[in-house]
This record gives sequence, structure tokens and C-alpha cells, in this order.
Amino acid sequence: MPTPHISAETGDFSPLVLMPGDPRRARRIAQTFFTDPRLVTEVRGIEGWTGTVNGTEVSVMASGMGMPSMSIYATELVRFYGAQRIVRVGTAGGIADEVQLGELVIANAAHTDSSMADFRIPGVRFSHAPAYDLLSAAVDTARAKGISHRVGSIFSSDTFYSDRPEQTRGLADHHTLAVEMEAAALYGIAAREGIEALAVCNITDHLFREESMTAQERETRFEPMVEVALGALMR
Ligand SMILES: O=P(O)(O)O[C@H]1O[C@H](CO)[C@@H](O)[C@H]1O
Ligand SMILES: O=c1cc[nH]c(=O)[nH]1
Repeated sequence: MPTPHISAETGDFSPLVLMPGDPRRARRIAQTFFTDPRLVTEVRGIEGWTGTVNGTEVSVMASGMGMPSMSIYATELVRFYGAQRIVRVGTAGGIADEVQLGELVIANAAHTDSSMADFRIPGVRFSHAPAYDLLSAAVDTARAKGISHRVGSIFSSDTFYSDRPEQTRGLADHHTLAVEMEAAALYGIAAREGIEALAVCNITDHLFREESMTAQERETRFEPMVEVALGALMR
């Protein structure tokens, strides 16, 4: 049944869903990795695709940018389309010194400055964590394929252009690996809805160094990340 934001019919989505932020990355992932990909929704330009990978049905749909957008799409995928496992395949900026461009960060926790986290359980500072089985399968896949990766905490920010250098410094002091803008919301929704979630991010820039991929590279350099995410999703 279509929702306000997804026009697919019941059964159009697999229970296994990849979620990049960028709709064009969603399309490229479907065209690169799926056999017989079909477009199942494109409301507001947020594309959802379903196809098969090694005979298993898998879907990919963009989350858009930021936690309110991720929350809308992840909630509708779970409640109306039966999503059981969601793996975010995003881009992120490095914070910890050792993190290099092109490496993957597999997020075993997501700090956040989002006030959305304050509403989850009144009076509780909620811990945003992934499903262990997905995390473990992602690490196994990265190791087996020799894909450069790190496992650690990330920061899900409400702002891309932050004017709080002391916050970034504090995150670095607590050995946070990278910053992005959706994982904490996804982990919170997964906990609430009783599904499994994980975020795997490609490092595309570094907050303390003058290093950055182009917009084109951010859209197109996703293959190792998606291989790791599929290894987790289809474990
Ligand atoms: O490349 P995606 O997956 O959109 O992820 C990152 O890029 C966007 C900011 O440029 C935010 O959505 C952030 O989380
Ligand atoms: O949210 C993001 C994503 C990529 N790079 C950043 O610096 N921030």
C-alpha cells in the first residue's frame, strides 16, 4: 500500500534493504549489483529499486540527508513494506587521525547531537548501536575480501556545516572515527521496530585535513562499501 513518501505496492521491497543518502547512488548501486533491477518508487526523486543478488531479492532506497528524512523512510519501509534488515551505505568525513580517504568505517555506535534522540525514551540518553550479527558479518566480509576498514564509533550530526570546532575536537578526543548524518536515527528506529540495522560508510573527506573527494567520486566510489554491506545483509 503506498505511503505519503513511497509509491511502491506491498511486496515490491525485499526485507533486505540498502540505504544510501543519495538517490543517484541508489540507482547506481541497483544498476551495478542487481540482476533485473526494477524501479519501485520515486516519490520526491527518492528512488527505490528491487532486484536480485546471487538469487536473493534485495532492495536499495535512498534515505535523503539527515535524521528526519532517514526516520521517515526507514519507518515506512519497516511498517508498510516489511523491511527486516537495513544497512546504510553512506559517505562520512574522517575525524580520528588514522582514518584515511577511501577506507570504510563500520559503525559499532553512533553518538548524536540530534534532539530527536531526546524524545526516544524520556529521561534516557539512548545508546545508538547496530545489530551485532550484521556488524560481525560486515567485518568478516571486509576481512575476507581484503577491504580496508575500521570498526568504531561515529557521530551522526544534525549539521553539515558546523561552527562548533570544540565539539569536533571533543569527538576526536573520544576517538570517534567519522561524522555523517543518519546512522543514529536508523539505529534508534531499528531498536524501536525490532529490526536489524548497520551503517557502513566510505570516508570521503577529513575534518582536520585538506582532503576531499569530489561530488562525482562521492556518488560513484561505492563498490567496496556495497560488497561489505551485502555481505552483512545476506549473511
Ligand atoms: O552520502 P550520504 O549517504 O548522503 O551521507 C552523507 O552525505 C550527506 C552530506 O553531504 C549526509 O547525508 C551524510 O550523512
Ligand atoms: O556528513 C558528512 C558526510 C561526509 N563528510 C562530512 O564531512 N560530513
